[in-house]
Amino acid sequence: MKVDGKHFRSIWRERDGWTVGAIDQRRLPHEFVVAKLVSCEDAVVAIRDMLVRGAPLIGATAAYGMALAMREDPSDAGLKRAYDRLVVARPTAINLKWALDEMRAALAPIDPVERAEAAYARADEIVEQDVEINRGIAANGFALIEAIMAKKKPGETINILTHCNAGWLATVDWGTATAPIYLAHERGIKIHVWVDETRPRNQGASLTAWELGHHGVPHTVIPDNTGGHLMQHGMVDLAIVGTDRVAANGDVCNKIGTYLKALAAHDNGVPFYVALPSPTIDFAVDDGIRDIPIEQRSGTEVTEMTGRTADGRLETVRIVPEGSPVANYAFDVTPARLVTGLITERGVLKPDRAALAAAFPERIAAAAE
Ligand SMILES: CSC[C@H]1O[C@H](OP(=O)(O)O)[C@H](O)[C@@H]1O
Repeated sequence: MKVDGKHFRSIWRERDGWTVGAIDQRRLPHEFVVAKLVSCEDAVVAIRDMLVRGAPLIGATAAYGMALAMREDPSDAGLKRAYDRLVVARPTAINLKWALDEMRAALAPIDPVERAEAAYARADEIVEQDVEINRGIAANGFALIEAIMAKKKPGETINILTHCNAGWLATVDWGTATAPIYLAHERGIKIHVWVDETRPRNQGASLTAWELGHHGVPHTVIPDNTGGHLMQHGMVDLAIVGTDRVAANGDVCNKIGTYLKALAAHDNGVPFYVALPSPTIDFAVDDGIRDIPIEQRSGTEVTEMTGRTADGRLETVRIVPEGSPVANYAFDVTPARLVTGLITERGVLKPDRAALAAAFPERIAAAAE
């Protein structure tokens, strides 16, 4: 999307035809730094250390990681080594494995001498497919915003709450949860976004606020614990979040804290939608709460915070007493019963197996492989 009028994507193949540019999201919102990935290992580290993050962008990065790997070693052993290194970079977003399976399916059957070129071509397709899917999510989600607008007084603002960053920075472009928001903004709908800061990595405060602000979308950053109060007082018309994996039963895995927002929404009659591209559906998982692996990240993400000092320096400070143990679960799972609907590129679906299977039969086949 736009950064002060100039269009950007989160990741791209450079003009040299083989290196990969990506916005270093660890530096936002204070610095806009572009990283250059020149090896498969660069892609592994970029995913693991969250230089790039967000389920679809993790998949796109892994796809280019496989292409970089095929330049290094296109043999069958090289293909397996690259797959095995990339697939363990982070455990929760199913888009990582989806992208790697797509790349392996394209590369395994062909002559190793053709693999590097074929890998870049397939990775480019995955990138463009993500953008097209998100345009579809935008259109289908926009219809929900229009329906809410029809019930409000003319000129009233529609207030949408989102958690973490499921914006264009979490995908290649448009985002998932933010796609309908950007489309509504571009069509002149009066919207405002409540942006959960999303402790401990603050993807909302640092990334969602940054991208909405640079695209001109009205928003307010709020502490994570504020959303329930806003919902109780009629200040949230709609909640839209992203997801890292949707189980066959419609359970939704997303950034830690999503479940609590869904409970508050359910308690206050606020529609709670989850926006996702179909690669995020995992039919291999029957019960999300029981079976989706929840990443636990370093405790320093909880004990420390990094920010800009008054004189412009970036500093990291400790906010937890030395010696206090911490726990850092990066995701939680919202049961399908708390989800109003799943906004996909093929429509807004009920969060259940039948609806998911009817809309995306190919995802069942993929899970069976
Ligand atoms: C469109 S997927 C965005 C999804 O990914 C985020 O996790 P992370 O920043 O740790 O990669 C978060 O769960 C978002 O909802």
